[in-house]
Amino acid sequence: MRLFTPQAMREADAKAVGLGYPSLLLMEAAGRAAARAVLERFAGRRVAVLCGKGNNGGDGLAAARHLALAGAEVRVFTALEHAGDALHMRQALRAHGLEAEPLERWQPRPGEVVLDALFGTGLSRGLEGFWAELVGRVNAAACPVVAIDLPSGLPFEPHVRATLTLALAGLKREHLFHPARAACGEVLLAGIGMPARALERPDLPELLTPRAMAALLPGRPGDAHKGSVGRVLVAGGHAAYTGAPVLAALGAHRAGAGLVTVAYPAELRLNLPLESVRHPLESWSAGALAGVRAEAAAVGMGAGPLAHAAAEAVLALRLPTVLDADALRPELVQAYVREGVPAVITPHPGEAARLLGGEAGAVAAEPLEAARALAERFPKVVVVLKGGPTVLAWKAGEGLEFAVNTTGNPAMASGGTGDVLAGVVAALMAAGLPPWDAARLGVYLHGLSGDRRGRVGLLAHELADALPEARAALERGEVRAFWAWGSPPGSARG
Ligand SMILES: NC(=O)C1=CN([C@@H]2O[C@H](COP(=O)(O)OP(=O)(O)OC[C@H]3O[C@@H](n4cnc5c(N)ncnc54)[C@H](O)[C@@H]3O)[C@@H](O)[C@H]2O)[C@@H](O)CC1
Ligand SMILES: [K+]
Repeated sequence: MRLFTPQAMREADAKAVGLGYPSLLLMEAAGRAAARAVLERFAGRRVAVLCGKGNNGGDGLAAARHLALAGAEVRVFTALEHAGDALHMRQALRAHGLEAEPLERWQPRPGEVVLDALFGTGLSRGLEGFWAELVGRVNAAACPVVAIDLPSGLPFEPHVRATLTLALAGLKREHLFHPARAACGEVLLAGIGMPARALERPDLPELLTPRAMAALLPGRPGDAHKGSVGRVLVAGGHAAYTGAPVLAALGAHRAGAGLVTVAYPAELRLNLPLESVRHPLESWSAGALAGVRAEAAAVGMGAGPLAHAAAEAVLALRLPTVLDADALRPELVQAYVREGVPAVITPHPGEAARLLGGEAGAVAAEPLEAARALAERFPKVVVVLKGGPTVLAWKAGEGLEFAVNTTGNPAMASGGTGDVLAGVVAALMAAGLPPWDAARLGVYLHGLSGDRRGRVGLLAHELADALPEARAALERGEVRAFWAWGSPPGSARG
């Protein structure tokens, strides 16, 4: 499943029509789905449908007919200049004896649900004048708002703030990325019968789905032993940050590592899990880690000023490595590129800005572009740009792989969760997954764990402890994407 842009969705629409699929069927399916969403979530409520002049308005006109057919009390307000499919929908509505009023006449009524079909993906600039004022009135009305495709006005200001948004045919950036995501409220996806061939776009970012991620889970053979299912080396620790390597070790254990060795400066007292192997060091000199048996490593967690030496010592082992936190320095990542050692980097926007030589604010505002820039700067390194949502990119050869996570929530924004993630990804690489697969699955499981336990105040070690349960649910096929109809509230929010 891919993440669409409005332009890509228009191309899919055109492709469907090119395949002979009548566009009116898409609009009819969109209208029916919107009516269903309103009826399911707001049974028995009166509905005011606000329709714009484009195809989004046409979807609204179709929805109004289906709502009326289902017995709902509906008022329809619309722009007057319809053409094409939207005009057919207006005629169909009229054939059922329903007359639309001009939009200017709409006044909110208490308890009524507003179905926002003013604008979808067709906006080229921000709304002004009458339209901006109408959006303001929708937001000021104390009514639940269901938006068709997108809350009207997005991606610009002003825009409608919806309670529920019904994404049509595919998810678009606004349905996942801040700040637009906040305006969408809950997001559901309606397939609307678009032919699968029309939606095939390998060039667009992959959306991590439960089914695709479950298929990546490494198996656990019957004759498994602790040396055969993946051994992880965690290297880090500094007087001011003694928790970070401990949380990375915990993440690795909870993600299924057979053995976790933690290398750290000998003068530190680390409160390591009983199950971890301790490897205290007098210095991070070359050869300090000789003899450690591991298939993957995680380095940087709380290593502070010693990060460089720690990362160099780990690099000498030539293991697939997660570089996190203090190890996220351009010269270190370049060393992995130069040596051809597989690496995954896990920066937050601030660390990404440091790697790119830019501003954290710019990275956070354009995470897809920032992840792409990092992947191009560090070829063959898998980039995990943490955020809401986390974006992954990887320049393997000529092409660029791109993925967007769909799990996780703001409650996970607390100290230590990133250390847990580093350990999880390292454990999955140690279990034999290629770095790109380990990074995608690791990020997905980490977010899923947060979604299943996610309350503000959840501690990083509790998140790690919830991993086995999250993984088991994914394995059993019990996880539903946040956009799936019938998802329990709070499941796998992107
Ligand atoms: N897969 C698809 O592509 C499908 C799309 N459909 C619907 O079609 C929508 C897109 O339809 P359209 O492309 O007609 O676009 P919209 O319905 O979003 O709006 C287009 C209209 O807004 C006007 N407009 C653009 N910018 C404006 C501004 N700043 N101020 C005032 N007016 C402005 C345009 O001139 C045009 O009349 C989707 O969001 C979806 O709801 C569905 O009907 C079915 C299938
Ligand atoms: K809309």
